[in-house]
Amino acid sequence: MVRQKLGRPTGSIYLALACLSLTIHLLLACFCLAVLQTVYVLPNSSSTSIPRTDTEHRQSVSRSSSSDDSSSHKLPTGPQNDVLHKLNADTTHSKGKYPFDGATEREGKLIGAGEVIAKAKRPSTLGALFNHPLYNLPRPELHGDDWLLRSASQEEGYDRVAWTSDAGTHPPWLRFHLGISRWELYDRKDPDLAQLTHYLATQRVLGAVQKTGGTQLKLLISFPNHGQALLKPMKQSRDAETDVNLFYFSDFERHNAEIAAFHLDRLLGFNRIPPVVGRLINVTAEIREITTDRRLSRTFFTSPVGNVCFYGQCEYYCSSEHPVCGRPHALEVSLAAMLPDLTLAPRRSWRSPWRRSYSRTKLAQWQKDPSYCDTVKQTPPYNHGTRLVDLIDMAVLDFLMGNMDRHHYETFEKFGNDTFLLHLDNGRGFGRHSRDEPTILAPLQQCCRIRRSTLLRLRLLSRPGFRLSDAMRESLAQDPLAGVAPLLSEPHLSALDRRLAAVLRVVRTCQDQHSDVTYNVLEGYNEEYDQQPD
Ligand SMILES: Nc1ncnc2c1ncn2[C@@H]1O[C@H](COP(=O)(O)OP(=O)(O)OP(=O)(O)O)[C@@H](O)[C@H]1O
Ligand SMILES: [Mn+2]
Repeated sequence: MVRQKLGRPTGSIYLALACLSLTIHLLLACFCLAVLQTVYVLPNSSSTSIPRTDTEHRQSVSRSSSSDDSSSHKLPTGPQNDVLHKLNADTTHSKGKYPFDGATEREGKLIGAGEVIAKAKRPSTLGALFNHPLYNLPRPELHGDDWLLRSASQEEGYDRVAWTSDAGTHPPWLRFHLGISRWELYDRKDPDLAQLTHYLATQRVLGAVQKTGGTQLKLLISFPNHGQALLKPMKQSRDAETDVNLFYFSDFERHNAEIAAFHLDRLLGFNRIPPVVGRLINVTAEIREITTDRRLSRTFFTSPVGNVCFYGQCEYYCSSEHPVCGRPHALEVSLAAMLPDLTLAPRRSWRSPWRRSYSRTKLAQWQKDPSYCDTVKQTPPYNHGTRLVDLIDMAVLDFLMGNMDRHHYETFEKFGNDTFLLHLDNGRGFGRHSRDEPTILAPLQQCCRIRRSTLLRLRLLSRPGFRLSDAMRESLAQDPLAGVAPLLSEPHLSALDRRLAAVLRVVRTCQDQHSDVTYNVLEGYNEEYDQQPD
């Protein structure tokens, strides 16, 4: 009846309006579908994200390349504050038993998004690198006593339970321990590794106490199934450069340096740093409310702006002037997988021959004597086997990340002198990107020796398509904290390329003067790699 009263022109207008409204609804529906699809793809990639196997990696590339990345572009890297704020809001209002779990999951989606974009845009440098023969050299044959715990486990504590491959009796941390061999801490291709980092990044925190030993604040975190991790908190903004007037021994430790060092060491093919993963924790629910450590809980306070802070008790920077603060509860930390307990796998600590003086005025012997290495070369254990070139590998790693704090290194006692060196404690790396510290390379410069496989990998990493900065960017994007902000800023990544070139220059200078620069451990690769240009 209403319609009959309407004139023809008014009817057309209504028809047009109806069509328009229908079109808008259709468009809206399409948009919602697209968004939903993006969200549902992400958890998949995030759940396996933190270092994954090469196969998984490739699968994820193909999965992601088919998705339209123009809409997902906006997802991942909102300002850090926003993400933290959101997470905190979720945390504080959640009544669940483990209020942060949900937030961590959402965080995971953000990480996934970061990865999807990175991979859809360019071919994977990391994939190319890890597929290269130099990263797939035949492993030396391992016998019973080349495993840290396997033969020991017959008599010792690890074998008390009847092991199965069931995750309940064989949690990821235990499989990591059982995989430690004479020559490396883990096999990069072992899928257990991804499970270990996933475990550290997601398991419920059961305990948090201060870890003694060392000079700066760190916590020992425990998880279900007896897993443990060494926690280092974020103390300063990611991009803060170390004050030029601070001595290396006064520098803060950085949580992102611990994470980045693990990735760098893996990219160099060393596999000598225990897996480290980043995580956003809730300082209230996951430290303050569960800790049994009175010395720690006593140091909690609420800052003037309402953030929850603590400082613990230790030698350096454990005071209310140097608090570790959540925003208001969320705190970025690094979690390193713990090595087997010292009672099961005792370690030996070695003073580095190139240790700095740790004095504001004194120079160490190696800084005064250019032929210092001649003495070292004749001194056990450096006069035999791979110890000297292993030390030089460590110097290269430290130079690349600018770590001047390598006063000691450790080895597993069981393996005697024929074993790899553990690269523990990397918190003082990546402090400065604008300067390189040539003295860190002193072992290489003074000894003019380098493991051949190391040199070949370094050369590879300086080639387009394999570039170190690209591989690092991609590798670090797999860490959960990459969803908050990149773990290393671009200036730090370019510093890696610049320093790599500097290492290769030092080697070239050595080769101009000496004939026995490369140390050839029978590592089973082709002569053809020697032909690579520098
Ligand atoms: N992943 C790990 N598993 C087991 N023990 C570890 C691990 N990382 C470090 N440690 C042990 O804890 C000690 C202290 O750790 P770390 O060196 O990182 O702390 P720090 O405060 O920087 O020490 P320092 O002040 O001596 O440099 C190390 O010497 C090492 O023996
Ligand atoms: Mn340290």
